[in-house]
Amino acid sequence: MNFTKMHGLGNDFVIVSGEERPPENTPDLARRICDRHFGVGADGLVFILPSESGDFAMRIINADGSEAEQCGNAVRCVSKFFYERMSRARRELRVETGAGLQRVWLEPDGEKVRRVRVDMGRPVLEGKAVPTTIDAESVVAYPVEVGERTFSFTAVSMGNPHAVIPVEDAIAFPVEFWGPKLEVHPLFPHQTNVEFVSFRSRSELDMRVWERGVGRTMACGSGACASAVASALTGRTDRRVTVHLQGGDLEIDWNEKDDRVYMTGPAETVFEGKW
Ligand SMILES: N[C@H](CCC[C@H](N)C(=O)O)C(=O)O
Repeated sequence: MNFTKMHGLGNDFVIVSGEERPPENTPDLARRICDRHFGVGADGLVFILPSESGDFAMRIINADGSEAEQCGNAVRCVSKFFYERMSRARRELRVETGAGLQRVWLEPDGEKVRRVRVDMGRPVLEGKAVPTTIDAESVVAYPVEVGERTFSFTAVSMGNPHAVIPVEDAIAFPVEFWGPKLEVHPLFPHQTNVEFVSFRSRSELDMRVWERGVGRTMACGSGACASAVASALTGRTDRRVTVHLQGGDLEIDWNEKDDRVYMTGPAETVFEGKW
């Protein structure tokens, strides 16, 4: 199986195209190929597949073999791949994902695409729809107890679930200690991605992430979108922010007019391989 290794701000993926559908043993294949010692090493395995409704479809399998509904950094990578390899025709694409059909705008720099803008859709805030076990129109600054600590979280779905937690200093926060406990907290029936945020100003925030089914990653696109929405909802930032991630920056705009979240950031190709 031929693959292309790509990343968005260090959130890295093994990209496979040309298959009609993922192989039967996809969860096991994802675990083996994503293993950073015995396999290629990646946060996820991503398939580019035929689509009836869009230019192509994307499916993302986490490193633990679970499938995610959405993956912002991967959408930028596969759109770059598709434009450069399969159709230089149009700079606007439509990608079918588990979160619906997403519009993508490529920003070529000569032959190569360096930056990509993605319409990540409308955030879902209704408690049971994220999902959480909380029956409320929205879950904003809600207490969650983990061991002897109580955190305040805001629940946002971008197609996949996120719990966004403000802390004193996200950069120094012990993500590996608290992240796994929150990921599987009973409040989240489908588990959750966990984002820890701190604020530089009303237009800049730092975010560090513990991803569902993966663990600590260098960046999370859907998580950056969820963090921007939660930070605006709690009055800490405006709706247009720069999110500083461990792997670099994403520009997020939770648009006032259409309520959709637009994410702009880089996508890079690292190497080609054969599995
Ligand atoms: N890294 C991805 C998110 C993957 C989410 C996955 N861990 C899940 O189970 O939702 C992103 O850039 O949006």
